Amino acid sequence: MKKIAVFTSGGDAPGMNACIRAVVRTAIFHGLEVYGITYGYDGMISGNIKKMQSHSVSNIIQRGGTILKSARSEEFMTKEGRKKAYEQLKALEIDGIVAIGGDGTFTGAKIFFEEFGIPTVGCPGTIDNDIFGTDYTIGFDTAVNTALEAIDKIRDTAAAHDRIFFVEVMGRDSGYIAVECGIGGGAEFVMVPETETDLKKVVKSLKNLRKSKSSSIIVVAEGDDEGNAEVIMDQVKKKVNDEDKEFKVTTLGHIQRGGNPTARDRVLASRCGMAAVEGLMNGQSNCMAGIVNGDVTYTSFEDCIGKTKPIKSDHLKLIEILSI
Ligand SMILES: Nc1ncnc2c1ncn2[C@@H]1O[C@H](COP(=O)(O)OP(=O)(O)O)[C@@H](O)[C@H]1O
Ligand SMILES: O=P(O)(O)OC[C@H]1O[C@](O)(COP(=O)(O)O)[C@@H](O)[C@@H]1O
Repeated sequence: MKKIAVFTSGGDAPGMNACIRAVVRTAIFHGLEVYGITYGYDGMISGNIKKMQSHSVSNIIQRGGTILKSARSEEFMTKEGRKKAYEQLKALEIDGIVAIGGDGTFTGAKIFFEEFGIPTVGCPGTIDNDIFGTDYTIGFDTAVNTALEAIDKIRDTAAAHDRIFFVEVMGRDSGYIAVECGIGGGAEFVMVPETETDLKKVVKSLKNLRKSKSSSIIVVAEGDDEGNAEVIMDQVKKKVNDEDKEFKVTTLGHIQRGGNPTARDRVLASRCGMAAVEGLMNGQSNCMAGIVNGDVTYTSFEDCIGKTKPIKSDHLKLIEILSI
């Protein structure tokens, strides 16, 4: 292996820069040339590819976003698009790829590897933490802490006015953020896409809680089966039917995807980035470098994409027990 390329794709997650830095510096440390592809698969197709040096990644470990930009590429979904991408990489004699992104990015990487055979290792970059083959994904810890800080602030005003707040956090298909900031923020309820939401139970509990608590926080993952926080709040409000109680919704949105990565995310990103490059050098391919039980592991893209990482039932139980 002589020349590798690295890119970020899909969304963006705090810590992606730390991961790029680790990839670039590990590659240079081992005597490889390293290229950065800007705008993900779109940049691969258009040849937006530049050689990187150690100083190209100076002063980025602490920054959110991604210096290589991120994109969703329609063209890469087509065989012709991927052929163009291959021609660009072939012209530069790239013989290894590090793909930083989520399951969509890995699906594209798997197909591309199977079609053109350039060894590829992924790093899990998504705030959603919904990737099999790693205990945590890059960006998750930062997103949870951002949401938690907001929940703490909401709690202050909720308590002062005796209000019931529905706080919507990100997670189109995943409730990890909701569960962790629900536990950390002392939420009364957490609603996630992975489990069926029982609104009758929520209404009943809210009515009971009125005796002991004057305010409540309900964390809703945006992809909950009963709808978003606004929809759920409307239904619950009608059924609780208490004129004296004020119901409010706060949607945290994209602030959860920005900001300086936490220490945990920087360390995770650095470890995955180094593991991806060293994995490629040792013959790993068509797989993702992750951390399971504290150790680096390589999990096939097929498993990363195909297998689910269920939310632990004891986490949900914890929320229920601690909210009485
Ligand atoms: N089935 C597929 N075939 C080829 N490319 C794909 C496929 N699925 C996803 N991709 C590529 O990966 C990109 C990122 O996927 P996306 O789901 O948006 O983000 P994430 O990696 O965060 O899950 C897509 O825009 C597309 O270019
Ligand atoms: O508005 P966008 O960019 O489509 O992103 C929204 C989505 O981003 C996510 O947070 C996932 O983002 P990442 O995979 O980039 O971390 C989803 O939970 C959410 O539905």
